Amino acid sequence: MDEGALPLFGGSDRHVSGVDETFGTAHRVQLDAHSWVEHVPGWLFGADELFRDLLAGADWQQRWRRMYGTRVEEPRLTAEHRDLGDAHEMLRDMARTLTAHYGVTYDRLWINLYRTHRDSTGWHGDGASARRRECVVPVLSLGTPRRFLVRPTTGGPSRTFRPLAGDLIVMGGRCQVDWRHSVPKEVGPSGPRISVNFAASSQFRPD
Ligand SMILES: O=C(O)CCC(=O)C(=O)O
Ligand SMILES: [Fe+2]
Repeated sequence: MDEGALPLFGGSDRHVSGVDETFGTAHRVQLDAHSWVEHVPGWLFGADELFRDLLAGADWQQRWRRMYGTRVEEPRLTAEHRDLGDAHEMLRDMARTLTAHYGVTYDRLWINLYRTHRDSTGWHGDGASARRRECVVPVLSLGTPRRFLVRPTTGGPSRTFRPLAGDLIVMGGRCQVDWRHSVPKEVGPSGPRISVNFAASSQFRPD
C-alpha cells in the first residue's frame, strides 16, 4: 500500500496507526443476487494499539438474552456507544472513512469482547439495527482471529471468513434478512478477540 494513502491517527509517536482509505485490498463475495460480504484484509494498520486501548478502557457490560423462557448471559461482553462523541478517537475517524466509502452515515457503534474461545455469537441477523431492505454493516476485527460464518436464513451450508486483526468484514444488501451470521466457539484455547460493529441510525428505520 502506498504510504501516501495512509491517513495517520493522532499525530504523536504513540499513534502509529491508520486505515487504508482506498479499501485497496477489498474482496467482495457475492452470496446471491441480493447479498454480499466484503473482506478488507489489513484495512487498519496498527490494530494492536486499538485492541489494547479498548480491552482496558471500554465500558464492558454483561448482556442477557431470553431463551426458551429463561434469562441467559450472552457469552461475550459488549460496550455500546449510542453516539460517537465518547468513542475512541480512532473509531470516530474510522466511522468517517466508512461513511465516505459506503455512503451510509455511521453514527453509533457497539464493541464485543470474546474473552476466550468459549465466548461466541450464535446465528442471527442484526434485525434491530439494520431494518432497511438493504443495509451495509461493517465489522472490524481486533486481537485473536476467530471464524466468522454466514449461511442462508432458510438453511444450507455456511461460508467461512477468517478475519485477522485489522481486517474489515462488511455485510451488504439483504444479508441481515436473507442470511444469518455467527462467530462460533472454538475447540482449542484462544486469546481475546474484539469486534467493532459500526451502526447507522438511518438503517434502524425500515424503508
Ligand atoms: O464479532 C463479530 O464479528 C460479529 C458480531 C455480531 O455479529 C454482532 O454483534 O451483531
Ligand atoms: Fe451481527
